[in-house]
Amino acid sequence: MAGKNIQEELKNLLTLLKKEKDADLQQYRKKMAGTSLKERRKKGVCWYPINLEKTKYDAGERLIVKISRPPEHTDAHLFQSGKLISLFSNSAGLGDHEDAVNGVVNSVTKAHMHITMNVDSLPDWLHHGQLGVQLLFDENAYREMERTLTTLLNTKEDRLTEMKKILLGDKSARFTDHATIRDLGLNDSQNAALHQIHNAQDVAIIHGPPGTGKTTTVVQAILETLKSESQVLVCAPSNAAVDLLAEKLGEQNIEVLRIGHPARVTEEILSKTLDAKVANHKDYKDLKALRKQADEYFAMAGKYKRNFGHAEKRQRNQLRDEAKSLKAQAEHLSYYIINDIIGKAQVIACTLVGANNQTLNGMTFETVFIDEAAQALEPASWVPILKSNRVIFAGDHCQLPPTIKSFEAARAGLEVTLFEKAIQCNQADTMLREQYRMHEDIMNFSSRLFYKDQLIANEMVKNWKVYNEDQTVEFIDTAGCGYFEEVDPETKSSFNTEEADLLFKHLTQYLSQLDAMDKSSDLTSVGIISPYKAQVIAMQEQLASMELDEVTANKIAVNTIDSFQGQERDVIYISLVRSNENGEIGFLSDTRRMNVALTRARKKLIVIGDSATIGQHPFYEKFLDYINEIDAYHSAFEWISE
Ligand SMILES: Nc1ncnc2c1ncn2[C@@H]1O[C@H](COP(=O)(O)OP(=O)(O)OP(=O)(O)O)[C@@H](O)[C@H]1O
Repeated sequence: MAGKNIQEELKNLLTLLKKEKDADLQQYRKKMAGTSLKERRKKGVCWYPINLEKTKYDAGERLIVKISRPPEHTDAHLFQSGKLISLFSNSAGLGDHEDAVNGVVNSVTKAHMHITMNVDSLPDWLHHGQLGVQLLFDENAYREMERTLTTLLNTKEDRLTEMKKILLGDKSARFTDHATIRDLGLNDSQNAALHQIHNAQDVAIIHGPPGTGKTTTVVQAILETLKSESQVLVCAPSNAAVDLLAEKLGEQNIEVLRIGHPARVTEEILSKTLDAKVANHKDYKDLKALRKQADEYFAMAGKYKRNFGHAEKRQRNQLRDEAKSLKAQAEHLSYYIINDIIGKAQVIACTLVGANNQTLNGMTFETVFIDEAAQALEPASWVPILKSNRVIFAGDHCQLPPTIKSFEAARAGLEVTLFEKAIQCNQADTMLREQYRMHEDIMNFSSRLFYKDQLIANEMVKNWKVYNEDQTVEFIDTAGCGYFEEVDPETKSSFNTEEADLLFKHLTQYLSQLDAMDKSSDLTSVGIISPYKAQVIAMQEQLASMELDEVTANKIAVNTIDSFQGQERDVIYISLVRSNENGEIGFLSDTRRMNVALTRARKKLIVIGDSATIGQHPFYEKFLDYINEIDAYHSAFEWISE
């Protein structure tokens, strides 16, 4: 094990990270290319013109604006909650806007956007019209990751050097031998994970296949850790994952402090942010009064202008001194309030990169928990580890990997996560084995291909169905039907209209069958998934045109695989799309992504595809073997001939 060139590995990682940043910036510039606002609008990176509808202050006294775009502007856009934007005025008709203020998108719909501004009050020019918003390139995450890797490369600190060796495979992780930890609410493998975490001195890894209660286990492990440590750091790569954990910990009456921009957290978690906690602190009234008084004195001092004699000058200086002293008192009180809040928090929750937030400057933790660690870039994972003595990872490297923009960087190693490296280098992982989501026929293929056949279905779910005689898994083979894929010329994404038609024919029949049996209410949710965006859009349109009653329509969602990660539905349809004479399967060869798709269904899974095209790939060859084994094969001709 010894002798691995860790320094070279980290230097290479830093180079790959720079490549990734360049690729990201290039993609951003491509979208922004062309100075015309109309062109930018068409590319989805700008709304212009916009209307300033409302302004208000949130609980933490941050300025929020609501804007809208004209109803005829219906172009798809790339604005999302958490994105950094610039609100600008084009009154001078210039391409580059001198009058601009930045903010972060809170929430966005087709026509409206709420933005938390990075300024305290709105500049005057905002009221003169000709306003727009556009996306900005957010360099912050890259900056923090680069800084972290540089620190890691140059560190002389003993413990960090040791952690570097352990996590990258140059030294073995150590464990103590404390008595068995057992939580009566957990199953055997979950208890084994708790026990391992309890004994880990450097690293422990919870490997959580779909539906195996990873989140439940992480929450219990945090509760257990808090019995011996007064505070833990809890991180995840995305804001959504951090919020989910913060919510679950809150339900257990744990005092959680959520560090991060309020625009980036969900409504439910707002009360746990530092902004909100400061505003609710018992001493906040005093802080506000001090700040107000200081502002008033400063304003009064500024007013003494005419007949400016010696006495006035003295009075002005006195007011200024008084104002400065009040301001210093306010800062002191603010510092006290923030420290009080941090000190009382049992869990500090933030994104990986958010662990470098200045609020946490100089703080260290005994343990950091990193959830969804298999979706985190390695440089991001190191950010909170630099502040911690040991790390507990949770995730599943057999599901979605991190999103990487540079194909070259991904291939050269950026796609390998620290989670994966730590699993390979140490005997520190426990795989959760009992799953609580799927009928065992749905589970078994994934279990065989990804989890060494070790998953078991909990008694409650192993045989569940929408109705007793229902077939749990169906593969509908379109081979020989001539349902060829097409490519959207603009987006280059593939779609297959006839396959979508077949899918909806099956769904319509299934729904009427349930209706006829009076079982409609037993079906709570249906997910329709495709790896191809163009197919998703086409199917969303088809679903919208179906004129379903509201109750049924609300049960059905169509989306990409990525957006279904972490979710589950009673029934899942998967449209594989690819059908060509050369056996080209493109995106479908990403088997980890397919593992996510195949494990979203609770009670019924219907996969539609062309066996002649997909069957040439070993993964789908095995899938088709499995389909035959469980007698789940159907030909599309069964539906066509009707
Ligand atoms: N030991 C257990 N006993 C009974 N139910 C459990 C147990 N562990 C987890 N569950 C249930 O299993 C379901 C999935 O749990 P959880 O959300 O923790 O899973 P997960 O592995 O995080 O899911 P995902 O696949 O989305 O990552 C939940 O309904 C949870 O209550």
